[in-house]
Amino acid sequence: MTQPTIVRTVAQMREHVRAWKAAGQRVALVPTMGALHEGHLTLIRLAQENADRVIASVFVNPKQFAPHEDFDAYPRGEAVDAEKLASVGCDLMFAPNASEMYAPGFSTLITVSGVSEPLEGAARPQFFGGVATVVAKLFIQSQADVAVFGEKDYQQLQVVKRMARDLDIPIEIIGAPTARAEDGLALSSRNAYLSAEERAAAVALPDAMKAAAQAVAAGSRVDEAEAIAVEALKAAGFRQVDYVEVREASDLSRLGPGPIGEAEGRILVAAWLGGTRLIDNMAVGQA
Ligand SMILES: Nc1ncnc2c1ncn2[C@@H]1O[C@H](COP(=O)(O)OP(=O)(O)OP(=O)(O)O)[C@@H](O)[C@H]1O
Ligand SMILES: CC(C)(CO)[C@@H](O)C(=O)[O-]
Ligand code: BAL
Repeated sequence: MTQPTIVRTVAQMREHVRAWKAAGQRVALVPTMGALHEGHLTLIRLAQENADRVIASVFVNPKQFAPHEDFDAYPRGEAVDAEKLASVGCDLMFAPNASEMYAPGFSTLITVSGVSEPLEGAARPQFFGGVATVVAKLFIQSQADVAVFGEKDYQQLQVVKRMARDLDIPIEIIGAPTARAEDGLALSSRNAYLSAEERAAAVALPDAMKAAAQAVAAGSRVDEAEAIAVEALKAAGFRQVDYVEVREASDLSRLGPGPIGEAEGRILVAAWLGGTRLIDNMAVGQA
């Protein structure tokens, strides 16, 4: 099993990329915050299908966490991450420290209006500014031809697509389907925070989304379907529901409260089980 080369500076990463491109190779980037799981590995495999070389970045980005959030507690484990990347043949792991990413006096913030404002943007006002800024930097630093993001963070995927388009960054963005545990829970680094009891209850999240999606497909009003999911989450022990909303799939604009009609929808959910905030989403439409 070949270990991926680990580099910590932009200059080192660019040396590799320059050599690959000189050899006519297409380069993919998979941005992550580490604590890698099978969901991340599906992104690497999809990147390999779309490029000759794959870089995984591992960086817990302080700028996307508000001061009260879990930056310090966020799971970290570089050696295990490197082994997992090796197991799927990832070529390069870019693991910069914070000072490599944010030089003293760093003062730029990328704001993507519209698609970043509702849902996660409303619940975590600092989040998408931090994500758009670090992802733009990673795109420019790596000069990758293609980048892969998970649909598990569906709004993030739409924000990144809009940012790259608006800033004319020459990169193709590919969305990867959500990898799930056998019971349907989306794989997520933050699942590590769940106690055994909470983990058992967490399956209510995908189940509630499925019940709402089925109601919409059967012709129920969108607002009634959302209410079904909220009730199911509360009944399963979720202590707070930040949002359950059925939105238009590509720009996340609001859909009317009535039946979904011809629209292509997406149900998006964020809810707290004890101290853990879980998010998930799935496609919703008329049957
Ligand atoms: N279950 C999954 N299926 C597909 N992609 C995923 C999955 N989980 C994470 N990803 C994707 O991996 C990339 C890196 O995500 P990140 O490192 O934040 O992992 P995470 O599991 O989403 O962590 P968190 O618990 O912080 O949400 C993102 O593009 C994210 O959408
Ligand atoms: C895209 C990302 C790596 C930016 O820090 C992060 O938001 C994530 O892991 O989804
Ligand atoms: N997976 C999204 C990164 C975050 O929640 O900070």
